[in-house]
Amino acid sequence: MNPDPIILKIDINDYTPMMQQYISIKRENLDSFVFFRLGDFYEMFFDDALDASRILEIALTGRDAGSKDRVPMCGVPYHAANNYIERLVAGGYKVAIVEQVEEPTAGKGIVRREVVQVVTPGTIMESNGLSEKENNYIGTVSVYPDQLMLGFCDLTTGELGLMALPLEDIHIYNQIITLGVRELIVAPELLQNDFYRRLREQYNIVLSVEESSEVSKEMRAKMQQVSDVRGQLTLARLLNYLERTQKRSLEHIQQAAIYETDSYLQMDAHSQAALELTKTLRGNAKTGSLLWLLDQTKTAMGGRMLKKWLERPLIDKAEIEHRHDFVACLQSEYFIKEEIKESLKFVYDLERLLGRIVYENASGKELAQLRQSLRQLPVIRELILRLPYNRAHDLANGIDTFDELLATLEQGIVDNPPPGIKDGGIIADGFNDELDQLRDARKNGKTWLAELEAAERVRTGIKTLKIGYNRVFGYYLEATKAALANIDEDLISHYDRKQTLANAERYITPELKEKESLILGAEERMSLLEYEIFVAIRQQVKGYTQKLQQAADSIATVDVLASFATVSEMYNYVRADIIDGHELAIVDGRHPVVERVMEDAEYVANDCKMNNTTDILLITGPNMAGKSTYMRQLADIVIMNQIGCFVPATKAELPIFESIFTRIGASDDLFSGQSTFMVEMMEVNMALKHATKKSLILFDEIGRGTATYDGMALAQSILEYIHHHIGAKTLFSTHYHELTVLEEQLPRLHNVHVSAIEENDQLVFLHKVKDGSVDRSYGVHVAQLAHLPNEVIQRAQTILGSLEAQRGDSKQLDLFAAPENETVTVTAIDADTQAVLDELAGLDINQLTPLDALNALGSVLGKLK
Ligand SMILES: Nc1ncnc2c1ncn2[C@@H]1O[C@H](COP(=O)(O)OP(=O)(O)OP(=O)(O)O)[C@@H](O)[C@H]1O
Repeated sequence: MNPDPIILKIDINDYTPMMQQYISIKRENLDSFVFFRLGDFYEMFFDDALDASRILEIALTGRDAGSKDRVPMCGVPYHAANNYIERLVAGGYKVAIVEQVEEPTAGKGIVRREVVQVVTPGTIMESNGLSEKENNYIGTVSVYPDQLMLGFCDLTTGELGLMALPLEDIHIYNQIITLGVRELIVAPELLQNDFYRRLREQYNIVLSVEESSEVSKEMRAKMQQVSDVRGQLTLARLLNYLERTQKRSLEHIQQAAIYETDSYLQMDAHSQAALELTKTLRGNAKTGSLLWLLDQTKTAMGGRMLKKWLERPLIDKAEIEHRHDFVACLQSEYFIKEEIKESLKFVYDLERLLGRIVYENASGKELAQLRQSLRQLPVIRELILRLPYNRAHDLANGIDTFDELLATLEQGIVDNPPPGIKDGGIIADGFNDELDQLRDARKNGKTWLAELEAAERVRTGIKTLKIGYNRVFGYYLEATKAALANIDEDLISHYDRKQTLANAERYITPELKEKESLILGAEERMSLLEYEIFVAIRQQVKGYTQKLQQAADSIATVDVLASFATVSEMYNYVRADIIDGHELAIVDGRHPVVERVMEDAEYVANDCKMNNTTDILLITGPNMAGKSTYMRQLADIVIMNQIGCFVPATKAELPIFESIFTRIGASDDLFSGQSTFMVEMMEVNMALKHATKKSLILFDEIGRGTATYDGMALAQSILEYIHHHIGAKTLFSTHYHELTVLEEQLPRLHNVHVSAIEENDQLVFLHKVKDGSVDRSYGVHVAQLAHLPNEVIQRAQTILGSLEAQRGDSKQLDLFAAPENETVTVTAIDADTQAVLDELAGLDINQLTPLDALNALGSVLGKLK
């Protein structure tokens, strides 16, 4: 919004009292569009009018407001405001809604108006922009000398969370980006801080200021599990902002959950992006991601939970195995699983429904959806109890049956309630005696009117005589002038003429008016009463908030696990054996997404075996052979296993990994303003600093972004460092074939290669991972496949030929003859020299006379010449 707004420069005394009221409110809400309610419109003035008319493409007009010039103005109709609010909020703006908060009284001056709610990107409750399978988080960060704290909340579902993180910026960026926080609450003094500026500029995160961390008693109660004062202060700022902007009941906000980041498999945002866990790298879409593949969930809650599980895989063996057990049970009981899935289809988004009901934003439609969902709960509960699962009771107990609430909703709400809440028609017949009586009265009144109309037609002989209604006269009798001209006036002498139209006359009679007041009185009382009953039912639902949230959580869990069982069945996944220690053995592993999206070719399954004598696999192979796919495949298998799913292989034994570090493909620019190579090195640094024996490291062609010698030197020293100091399971792909000699020096490093063969001068990719290494990358062949001009290809082939001739047979450059003081030296030795050395080593000098020794020396020296 305009950093130098007109609203601050004008003299408030120049304006009418109403505009003065607007100006004062706007000055208090400079960061929001102020929607100022006047009659049936929300009006905007000054800067807001100029900006909003442009953004929303609505007409800019002006209004006399006491000053010399007209004030710029634009407005949106009250009944269509939601659409405009959503559009502004989707664009990252905030909207402060100002309503009249008292009834106008004669002679008291202008009515009081106040902000009744501020709608912001992180607090919007209902919008087309809210994805049903994603959370909408608002967060806040506190910085302490030894750690950072992140508090976050999804107002639509009531989730509240707290995380303590190490002090480095990167951790908090990772979390904020992984969670997808849309709005961050910042203490005023930090607003200009670089950290926040980058979040705003690079990730479109909206920043909002909150000065106070005082919270109400109601909100304090949400922090019972948070013993740490810093955590309390962090959440307090967030909750205070929510209360201050929403100004209504936030009872549905749940007890704060504390997330210990080291209780989950740790992955930074870059790794999650590179592995395409929840969205693809290109296109940023869900389709094509692992989430997309695994998502066979039937409910929105399940969809959101699956996404969270993928972002936070487990590291506790028992917990993972419980999930596996459940998936196995569902697989063995196919029909129960299918019945569960069928029932889940009828369960609406309980978390968000409840949020809207508690927030008083819900209509009869939401209550009907709640009813529909509650009908399914006992069914799902029973189905779970029929499963041979050792924790079936615990899971089923999470799903209460809500008999009383369901009875109220069954009896109280009509089948298809209308969208509005004040126009009646929501409450079913037979639920409330008074309402039934009023409905009868109205019905009788209407029957009476119909009878009167029929009787008067007969009595007067005017066949077209009819009873009508308008807001000014109420009910009236209407006859055309032509018809009236033909009858005896006495017949209508007791009619009282109310209105003359061009062709007709309208009349009222005392008895018509009497019935009218009965009918209208009943209607007015009825809509009031219906609203009261609606509010009472809503209140009753609120009483079940916690239990419903718990049920939602259990339903979501069942939904995700049923989804795992389904995909595991569809795509032939197997349950991995989780083993203690660090060995892994995957037989016929596949990349879950690549194998699904391949159109005409068959995916080639590959083993991956890394026992205690293998920490590092150094992967060589031609371009396009499938090196990156093989690396990603392992990460996907590890993650799928640790979220509780089965894995794409025919057999798998896996340890539990506590963290995954990847450097694959182009990086998301978390470290802004740095070159690609610099970012690569920073990411390598993160891995080398934080990885442990229980980590998985995937390094794809590290070092390629700089001069060949620098790149190779770095690659070797990084491999040595991982080998000597970390011991993490590591896949390292490279086109520096010189590195493969490291296998001789580093006992826990093994060479593998992805094979390809040359047939008739054509390269055929076999995609099969085999032991040993290759010494060619076939880059020129791949360039040919990409249809580079023939001239370029031929010239490249010539140059390649001459370079290879210069290099000779050796895979290795002198570079690798590292100086003596290095921990590892890999010396360049060609085949002839090696043969000589072997011959020398084969001599037994204890058995040789001095002459024999001299002869032998002479012979090997001869070979060297
Ligand atoms: N196991 C496999 N079975 C079948 N096709 C595969 C397999 N692995 C990879 N592919 C196919 O080969 C393509 C290239 O794979 P990938 O990107 O992993 O190659 P790469 O060796 O890393 O190449 P580069 O060295 O050029 O980066 C993939 O897009 C996929 O279509």
